[in-house]
Amino acid sequence: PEAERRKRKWTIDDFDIGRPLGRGAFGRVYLARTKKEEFIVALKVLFKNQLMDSGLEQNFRREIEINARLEHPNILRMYGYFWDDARIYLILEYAPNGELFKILRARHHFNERESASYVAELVEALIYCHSKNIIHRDIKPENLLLGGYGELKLADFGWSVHAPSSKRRTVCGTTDYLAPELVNKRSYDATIDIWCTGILLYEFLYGAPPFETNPPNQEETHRRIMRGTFDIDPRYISPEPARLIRAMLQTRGSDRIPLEQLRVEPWIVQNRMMKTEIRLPGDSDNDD
Ligand SMILES: Cc1nn(C)cc1-c1nc2c(-c3cnn(Cc4ccccc4)c3)c(Cl)cnc2[nH]1
Repeated sequence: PEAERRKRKWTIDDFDIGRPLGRGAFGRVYLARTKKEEFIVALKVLFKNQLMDSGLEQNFRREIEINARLEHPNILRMYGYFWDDARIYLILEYAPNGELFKILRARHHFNERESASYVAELVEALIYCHSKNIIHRDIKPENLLLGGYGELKLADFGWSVHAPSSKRRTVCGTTDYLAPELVNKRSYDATIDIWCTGILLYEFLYGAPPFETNPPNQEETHRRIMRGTFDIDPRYISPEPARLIRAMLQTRGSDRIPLEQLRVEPWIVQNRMMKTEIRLPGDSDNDD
């Protein structure tokens, strides 16, 4: 029960540790299982000294407080945390279907139904976050995992910056997702998450983000973001999603389509797949 879980003092001895699932700048994530309940989790291990040296300790503490309050089917749960002399451990929900961006890279781009489904699930997660006055502000494929039914799980790796890796074609991965208000260092509000959702929908359908430069050039990408001009290839992006992408990628935050409106847009409603737990006998594996 929740009360029991909250007051429980966890230690590393409560877990059997499995294979590494992934790693970030400050530590690794392991598959793990509680010895008592045999409950599968993802155990994120961060090194205190690295966290202190990075000066991100305050940021990290805030992330923990925020994540502990969030309970939503499209947000990766944090069940608890504990520490020892050298490390901090986060007990996170295990997402059995892994990192969404790896599937995106393998498939190059998603079809309209998959794209609309992931965007619909992300919008639900963001409406929930905004209802608790929480702005995610770091939405990008690397922060999206997939649950047991292929549903999207927004995971806030905000404090752990991935080492520049092959994951993104540009050197600093997040440049492509930067909203104008961040490029010119203005203050930002919840509409920043709408911008990133627009970038994500474009990347789902086309296979690359709209303001990307090849070879990667941060200044040029910033210029394109500030100009707000981008091409839409109709071979990949049909008129309906193109209209929604333009409505989300408005340079001024207040001009962007609200999430509550996006949620009921016909293209989203008609294309989204319901990833329910009930799978009827003889169901085909893919949802098409
Ligand atoms: C990878 C992978 N393959 N399959 C089949 C499942 C997974 C899976 N990974 C996770 C992961 C997971 C792993 N890495 N990362 C990225 C990371 C790691 C360390 C610091 C910062 C960021 C998250 C989690 Cl948290 C939670 N659940 C996960 N599930």
